[in-house]
Amino acid sequence: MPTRLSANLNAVAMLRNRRDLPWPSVVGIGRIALAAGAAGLTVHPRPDQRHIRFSDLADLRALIDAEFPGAEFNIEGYPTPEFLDLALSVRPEQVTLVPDHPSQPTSDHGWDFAASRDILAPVVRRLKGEGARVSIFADPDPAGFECAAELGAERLELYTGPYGATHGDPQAAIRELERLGKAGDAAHRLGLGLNAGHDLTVENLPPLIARLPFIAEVSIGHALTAEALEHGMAGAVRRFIDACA
Ligand SMILES: CC(=O)[C@@H](O)[C@H](O)COP(=O)(O)O
Ligand SMILES: NCC(=O)COP(=O)(O)O
Repeated sequence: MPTRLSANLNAVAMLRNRRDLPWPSVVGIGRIALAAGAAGLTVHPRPDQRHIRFSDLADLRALIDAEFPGAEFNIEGYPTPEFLDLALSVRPEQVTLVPDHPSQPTSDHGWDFAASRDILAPVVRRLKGEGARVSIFADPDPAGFECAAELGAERLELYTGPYGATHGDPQAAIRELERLGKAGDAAHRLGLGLNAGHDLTVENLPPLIARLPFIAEVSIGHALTAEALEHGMAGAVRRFIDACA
């Protein structure tokens, strides 16, 4: 099964929110991405709605249901009661749990599984009980993976930010890639499905897929949007699908 691309629309929403205008349309760009071959859409509705607005979720669900019934909706966020209610209100195929504080400028670490077990256990039960696949954002450190498996998560999303940060430093990239490789192998041995994301690009994605060909899904937003400014969103999606091959 080839690695699927989920188009993250956060950056499109950030551009939309610069003015009190409805363009660029998050739904319109999501439609282009799905029509170009993205397997799904990802959003990270943060509490301050700095980019994705809570109202975007129902609009994107309606798009998928009406025009792309086989596509998946992946919603990321910290599992507050408000986030869980919002996410589950649109019947997502997947929810990715991310340990972000509201003040964080972006996601920059995975869960401390042992310390967060009491937070995560009831959340995983509720999400799975309502039909969502659960993916948990994880640093590439196998120490907590057995705990993640015991929690019942179907997948881990490997945080690839440090790998993305090695651009221009090939030796560092090799080191980070091997760290990701060992972590991915460990998750695979535990029977955990594997997603990956954060600062992936058309350049750094092929070596990651070659090292971890069983990655089920990569969710990509920042570099996808940057590529879209140059190649259009359809062209950017195709470039990333080629990079996943
Ligand atoms: C969890 C993760 O690494 C990203 O998916 C996240 O969505 C990035 O959030 P921002 O787009 O707000 O930086
Ligand atoms: N989970 C990663 C994601 O959805 C997008 O991250 P990025 O490509 O915007 O860094």
